[in-house]
Amino acid sequence: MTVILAAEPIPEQHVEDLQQQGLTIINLDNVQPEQLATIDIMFGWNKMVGPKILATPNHRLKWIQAASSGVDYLPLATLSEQGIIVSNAKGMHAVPIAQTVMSYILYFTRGIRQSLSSQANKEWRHHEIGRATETLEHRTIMVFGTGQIGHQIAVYAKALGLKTIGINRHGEKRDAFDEILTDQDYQTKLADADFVVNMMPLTPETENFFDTAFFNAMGEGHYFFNLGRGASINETALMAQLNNGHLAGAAIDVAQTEPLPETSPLWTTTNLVITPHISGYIPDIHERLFRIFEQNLPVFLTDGQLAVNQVDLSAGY
Ligand SMILES: NC(=O)c1ccc[n+]([C@@H]2O[C@H](COP(=O)([O-])OP(=O)(O)OC[C@H]3O[C@@H](n4cnc5c(N)ncnc54)[C@H](O)[C@@H]3O)[C@@H](O)[C@H]2O)c1
Ligand SMILES: O=C(O)[C@H](O)COP(=O)(O)O
Repeated sequence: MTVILAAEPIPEQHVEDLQQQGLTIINLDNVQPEQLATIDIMFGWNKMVGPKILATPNHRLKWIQAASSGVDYLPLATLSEQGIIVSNAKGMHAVPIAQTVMSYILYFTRGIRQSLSSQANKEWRHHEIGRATETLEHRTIMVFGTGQIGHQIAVYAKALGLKTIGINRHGEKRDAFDEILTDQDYQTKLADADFVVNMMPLTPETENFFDTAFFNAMGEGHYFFNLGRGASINETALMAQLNNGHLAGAAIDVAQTEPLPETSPLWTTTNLVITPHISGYIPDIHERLFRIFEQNLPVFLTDGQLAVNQVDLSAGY
């Protein structure tokens, strides 16, 4: 008997199918301590129950289908030691996140930011705001992380006339990028990148990657967007660059501490847009996650392997 712990909702229409295949589903809210040793698969992770399963002697957990693309919050070393495989949700967030990045770019360049503040004061600042608008042809976007999301950002960016530079670990070519550099040699083009986007997973290499030296090396009046993970950027350094005007604007969808505390100075930083980790949201998120899971399930049941989205536990993504 194979037992699935549903730590994320399994859409109702699929529950019966799974049961007909002989699978047992336990919902997180109903799981009893004596059942922890019986669970084979976790659909989603839960930070209270997951570690208890890993600490249960002779537990049977073999596969975790994470509900997110980033898996930095999982105990990756323990999972690797215990021979547990992990698949992530990569792919399903690419379109909404890439569209969110385009909305940040257009907000800053098409006078929307200034129009909203002028609207709040009931002022019709036609000439002043109009003259401050910019268009995007011949501007450059540099995207750190050319995976599912980074590539989709480049697709949309090219449609808006931007030159696209992608950064990945080994310099692998990707269609929508005009140029690819690595995390070791991006510095040659950084000052020319009007828009810099972080779309890398959080790993030991990418933690605190975007620091004071990085922001200093960006061009005057350029823009920085973080939709990867909060811990990849030094938030104090970013605030300093916005406050001193070196950067013209920034947007963050993720923060080192989430929810962002009421006392955080980020809330009131000049020219900083904060979206509350919503860029990847899609209305049918549970159905999309299930579609990834159901591609893996038959392969897992047959030979204990996965068909798609397997995480390299040593790389962390
Ligand atoms: N804001 C959100 O709601 C949200 C949603 C989904 C994903 N994310 C974040 O975005 C990340 C990327 O998601 P994805 O689906 O595109 O993943 P992906 O695995 O498809 O792509 C990851 C990319 O990062 C690159 N990379 C990894 N380490 C690197 C390094 N040290 N230097 C340069 N490049 C490096 C890889 O080469 C790859 O191109 C996730 O890990 C997650 O942290 C955020
Ligand atoms: O990595 C992701 O898929 C998104 O950031 C969503 O992650 P979360 O579900 O852990 O917030």
